[in-house]
Amino acid sequence: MNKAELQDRMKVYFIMGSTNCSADAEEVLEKALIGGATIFQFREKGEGCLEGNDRIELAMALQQICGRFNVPFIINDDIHLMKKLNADGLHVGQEDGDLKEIRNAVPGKLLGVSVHNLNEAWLALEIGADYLGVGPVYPTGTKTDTRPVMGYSVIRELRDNGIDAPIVGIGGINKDNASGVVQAGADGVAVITAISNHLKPAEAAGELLKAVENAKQNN
Ligand SMILES: Nc1nc(C(F)(F)F)ncc1COP(=O)(O)OP(=O)(O)O
Ligand SMILES: [Mg+2]
Repeated sequence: MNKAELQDRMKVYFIMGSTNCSADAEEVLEKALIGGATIFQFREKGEGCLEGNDRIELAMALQQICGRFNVPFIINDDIHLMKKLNADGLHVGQEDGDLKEIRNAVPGKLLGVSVHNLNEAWLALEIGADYLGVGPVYPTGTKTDTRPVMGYSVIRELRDNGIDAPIVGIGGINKDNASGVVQAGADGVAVITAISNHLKPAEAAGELLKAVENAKQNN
């Protein structure tokens, strides 16, 4: 996938695990993809998350749904699970291991890295990250161990310093505040709750896509 295609895939980056939705995870994902989510990350993490075979089986079921929609299926943190499922890519943060080693361990796969400042961004791109997750842009209840809320400042700073890699903003984003993230320079928005906890996940995904595409047109 070339950079332009990947930037396009960043528009509505849905992230979910079984603990993020009250409804059936497979149904929620199917509806999110019907509604227009452009890429999916399996993030089975935190209190009460699935483990062992249950976790693998859910990952496989969600991977199969992504396959039907031809949407990239990304695994969060777990390089072994990514390899086991031959997923499309892996997303890691600053504390998930040595980035260069991880890059070398997943040749030809999409590698996303969470970054929180310009230095982390340069280092991630230097080792070969394909896209950057920047945040938390707004306060979020989903991830308890986040770095300080940063608003648009770091996204803006990366673009002002000539970083033109695919960037997705993350953290507390919804249809009402998504446009500001794109206007600050992100190629799209990553969300969990705004879709996973919505009564109509397809509608939620569609509204986010519309907000992102409108903001891109006005950029
Ligand atoms: N999971 C993520 N996905 C993205 C993406 F770019 F894909 F939107 N950006 C940032 C994160 C956060 O990644 P990390 O800092 O390792 O925390 P956790 O493993 O708890 O998610
Ligand atoms: Mg992580």
